[in-house]
Amino acid sequence: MQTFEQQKEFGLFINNQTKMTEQKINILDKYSLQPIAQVARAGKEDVEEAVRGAQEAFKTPLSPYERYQILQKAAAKLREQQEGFANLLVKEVGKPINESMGEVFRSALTLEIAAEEGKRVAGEGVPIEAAPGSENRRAYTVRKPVGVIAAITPFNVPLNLVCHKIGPALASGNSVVLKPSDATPLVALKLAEILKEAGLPTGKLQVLTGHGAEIGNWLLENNKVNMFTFTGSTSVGKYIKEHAGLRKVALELGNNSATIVHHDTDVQAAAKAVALKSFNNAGQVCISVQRVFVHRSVHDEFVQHLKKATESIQVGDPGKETTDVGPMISEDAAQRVEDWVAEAVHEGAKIQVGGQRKEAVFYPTVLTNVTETMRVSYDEIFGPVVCVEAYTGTEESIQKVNNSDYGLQAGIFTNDLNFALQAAEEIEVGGVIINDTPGYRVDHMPYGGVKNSGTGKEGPKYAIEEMTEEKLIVWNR
Ligand SMILES: NC(=O)c1ccc[n+]([C@@H]2O[C@H](COP(=O)([O-])OP(=O)(O)OC[C@H]3O[C@@H](n4cnc5c(N)ncnc54)[C@H](O)[C@@H]3O)[C@@H](O)[C@H]2O)c1
Ligand SMILES: O=C[C@H](O)CS(=O)(=O)O
Repeated sequence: MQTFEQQKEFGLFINNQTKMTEQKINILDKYSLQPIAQVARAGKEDVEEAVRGAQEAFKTPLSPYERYQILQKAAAKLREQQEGFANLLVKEVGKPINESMGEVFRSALTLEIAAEEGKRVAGEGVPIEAAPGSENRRAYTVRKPVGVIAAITPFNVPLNLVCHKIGPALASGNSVVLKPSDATPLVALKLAEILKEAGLPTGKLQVLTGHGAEIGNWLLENNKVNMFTFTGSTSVGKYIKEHAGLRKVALELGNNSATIVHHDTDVQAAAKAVALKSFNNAGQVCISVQRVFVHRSVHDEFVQHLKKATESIQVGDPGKETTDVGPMISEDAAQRVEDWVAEAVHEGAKIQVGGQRKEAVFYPTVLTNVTETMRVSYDEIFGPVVCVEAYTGTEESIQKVNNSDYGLQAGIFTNDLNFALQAAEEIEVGGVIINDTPGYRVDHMPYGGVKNSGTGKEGPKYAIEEMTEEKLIVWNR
């Protein structure tokens, strides 16, 4: 029997079985741009079969402890197979091997956190008797799984962000129909196999590969789907929200993450932290640092340190342990970033380092003299580009951060406690990271944005709250 790595054709994962389709999609190695596999392209009938199977599976609930055991076993298998999963991420995403190993490590953690939280899905006692006339009544709430959850995920973190959806969904008793990214579906199929090996019953998890818009619409049209949890671009998130009707929708969307660097901080350390989180995963991270607002008195010093840190970054083959930054997800994506940088330069921005492209590789780029009217600043570039702008007053820095349609996370480097807490209060985002960049995330924290960055929170404890309904029960004794 072929190993997963030896396989060249992958079917849909429906009712714990592999289902091939006539039409297929090529999956490329993102560095060599050569095909590495073909995956099935789901049709409407496949989507309907997957949703039916998920609904049937939902009718046969597992106990919380059974769900805990399955997720823990799957996490253990992820750890055992860390290298295999990481090598797949290197090929499928173009993510450097060290970063890919880190994603697999975090994915196992996410499943373990979900397993634990699945044992704590509970409502609360309600002091109903406190109401005059209700002295003889008692009340409490319980949390019930919503049912069939459609989970749609992006290309950039295709293992851990899938675990952030299927982990809490399964832990809280739901069934999941997963649609991974068209560009990076293989690692989700590999994860489904280890959940099956871990004992996940038929139909609890279905994986539909194929074109997002096609499958997305068939899922939106299917009234057996009880909830949508989407991670991806703001435009697609808005579409899903507009077409989901009254069903629950959780949205983890785009961002143009900002960082304030005040004059009283260690400017060199801040520059190194910014470089690290501006260019990891080739800047294809929703909380990648994109806008840096630096106090005018330390702007030039910061730029010099940032240039030096950026010039030391190793760019190239993601399969090499010495590589810090590999290719973007496609040559088209790298071309788009190149066009945006050229437009910014035309409008007055200055390239301090970078700006070159070779096929799907765009070199880490630092822009100065950037203004808020440039697309590289106001829109989500989702590439290895960071924009530096000076500010004078603390109020001005907060205003610049808030001058955005997005609001996922922001960072501030300062030793001024009053400024830090004022920024934490006034910056319009889902999370403020003091003395680090917005790129900070650990998998059990509440994570999610405001404005065009989405609605709802992830992190297993918080995702479970979104994936369950709280039911009130009142007893008239
Ligand atoms: N907030 C977060 O936690 C978070 C995390 C990662 C990525 N993102 C965001 O994701 C984006 C990059 O990922 P991407 O390029 O894969 O995003 P995308 O929106 O292009 O695709 C995301 C998923 O949606 C599917 N899709 C595409 N069109 C659809 C449609 N009409 N209906 C239903 N599904 C559809 C895709 O196939 C993919 O599986 C960036 O904006 C980034 O900020 C956000
Ligand atoms: O791309 C956005 C991700 O949510 C960031 S992380 O990989 O979860 O830290």
